Amino acid sequence: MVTVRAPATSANLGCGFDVFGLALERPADIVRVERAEETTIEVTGVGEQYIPTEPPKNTAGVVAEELGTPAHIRINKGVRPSSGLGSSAASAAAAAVALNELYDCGLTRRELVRVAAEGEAAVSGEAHADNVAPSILGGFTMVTDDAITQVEASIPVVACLPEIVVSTRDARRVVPQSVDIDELVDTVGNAATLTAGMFRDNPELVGTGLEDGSVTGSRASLIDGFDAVRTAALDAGATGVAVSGAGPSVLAVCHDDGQSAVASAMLDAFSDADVEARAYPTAVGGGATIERR
Ligand SMILES: Nc1ncnc2c1ncn2[C@@H]1O[C@H](COP(=O)(O)OP(=O)(O)OP(=O)(O)O)[C@@H](O)[C@H]1O
Ligand SMILES: N[C@@H](CCO)C(=O)O
Repeated sequence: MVTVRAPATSANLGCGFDVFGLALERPADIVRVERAEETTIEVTGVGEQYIPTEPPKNTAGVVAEELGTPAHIRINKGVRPSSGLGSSAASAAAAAVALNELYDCGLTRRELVRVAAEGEAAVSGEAHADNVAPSILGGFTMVTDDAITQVEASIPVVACLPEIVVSTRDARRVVPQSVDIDELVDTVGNAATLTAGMFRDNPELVGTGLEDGSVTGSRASLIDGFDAVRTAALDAGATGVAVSGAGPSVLAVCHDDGQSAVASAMLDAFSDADVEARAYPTAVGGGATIERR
């Protein structure tokens, strides 16, 4: 039996649509795997009622099929499904690391990213790896068709999760299919600024780079109260704010020790918009860890 903890993640970071992602110290999924003749899945925890247990429909089950490693898989969800915090990816990442260990497959962490992305494909229709990469590798990651680049980073953040459900499938439908050259120039500038900030552990640069005029606007329209929450976070000292992944979570980058004030301001602003929410004051963290073998 192998038990693995894989963290929640925040993809896109405004300007880095389908490329950037970061691992959060919390929340996380815990996945326990035992060898079996055929794959079966049990799910407990946050939002368990919304998660299919048929292996081909569950990201962890798809990973077991991809690796050829049948197992009894117990998923304890700490990351709410359809949260924008990489819920489906956390289970896929944890299952990939756990099954690789259980069956001594010998795959590297980077190879496991590609396997876990197939689990994501089963639920969102596309094998994008911007959540599974940070969940497996930790830190800040950049994923393209040709390369996965990882940077260790130490940046305080708040992830604020409203009681709204936005599925990745639906949120991909509202993304504009083209951008003009001015937007492209801004996006490249912001992406470079954000990346430099991650290398330097500089929340000002990271927050500035979160700006995005292409995807964020259309996604924000799916989140009641987004503009007020963004303004409240900035007023409370956040250096930048973005939709986390496909939403509805909102990610704010903070200065050291700035998370409490920013978290309170975001919760108050959601409450003023009649939206219940919870906040995770956290930071960029490590990747999946084997807890027990
Ligand atoms: N093990 C799993 N954990 C969570 N969701 C799963 C799992 N397997 C399948 N799903 C399905 O995936 C969907 C949630 O994935 P989705 O990508 O929409 O949300 P998310 O992972 O929280 O968001 P994002 O990718 O934007 O950060 C739900 O429909 C859920 O039923
Ligand atoms: N890059 C993806 C992340 C969500 O899974 C998107 O925004 O659709």
